[in-house]
Amino acid sequence: MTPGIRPLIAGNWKMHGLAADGLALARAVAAGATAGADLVVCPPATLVAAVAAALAGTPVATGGQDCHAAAKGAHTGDIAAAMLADAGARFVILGHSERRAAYRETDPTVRAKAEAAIAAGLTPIVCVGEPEDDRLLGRAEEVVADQIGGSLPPGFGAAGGVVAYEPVWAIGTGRTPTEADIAAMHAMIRARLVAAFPAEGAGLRILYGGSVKPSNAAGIMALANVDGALVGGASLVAEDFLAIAAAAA
Ligand SMILES: O=C[C@H](O)COP(=O)(O)O
Repeated sequence: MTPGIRPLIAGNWKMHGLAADGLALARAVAAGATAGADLVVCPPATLVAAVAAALAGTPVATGGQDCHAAAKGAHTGDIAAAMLADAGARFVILGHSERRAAYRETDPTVRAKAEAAIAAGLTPIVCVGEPEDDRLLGRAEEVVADQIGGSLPPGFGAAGGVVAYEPVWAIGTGRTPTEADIAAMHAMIRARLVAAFPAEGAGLRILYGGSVKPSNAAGIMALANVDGALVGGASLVAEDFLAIAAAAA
């Protein structure tokens, strides 16, 4: 943890959830929310409005999983940041490695999306992380530093933007970096944030993501510059998500 920073635990439901189970999950998270951490759930786009409505008046926020860089236009199938905000979202995940891989999202694309999110009043959660090859070749920090440099717009600091470090090879695999490797990467990210955003960088939240579960959360959350988690699979089970939040609180 970083002294003075309130942790954020974000659940990325990915492409999981129909209305009945999604709303039940959101309500279960809200019912067990701990006071010591901020919580956000990011359902599929079809459920953002309903989940946001169900969570109104609770401490749990709602987020989207992506937005378009344009405010509006002929972009079939896409969603503008203002539409997410209009549906009740307060956060949006951007540049997730699954989107970088499947839709060839580049750092400039992610940066433009983050600008759009900030303009719409959303807090961007910008994902970075190295593929396994780069980790094995000793290039992990270089790759992530480049992503940080290319993906964060000038207004990111003032908007209270969030960075999520997710090593690609740790997502959904049950594997995680060593705690020393996580701490080293987060220290590098912190230094880059402070350099890029001198007024706010020391206070921005840096999340770890990739196979976070109740059994490893406490150790990861205790590391310096780890200010919460971006949780995939374990966010689909309310008691697991809440146990991770409790570990961070
Ligand atoms: O956005 C969340 C990450 O991709 C982590 O997913 P996971 O917790 O299932 O490994």
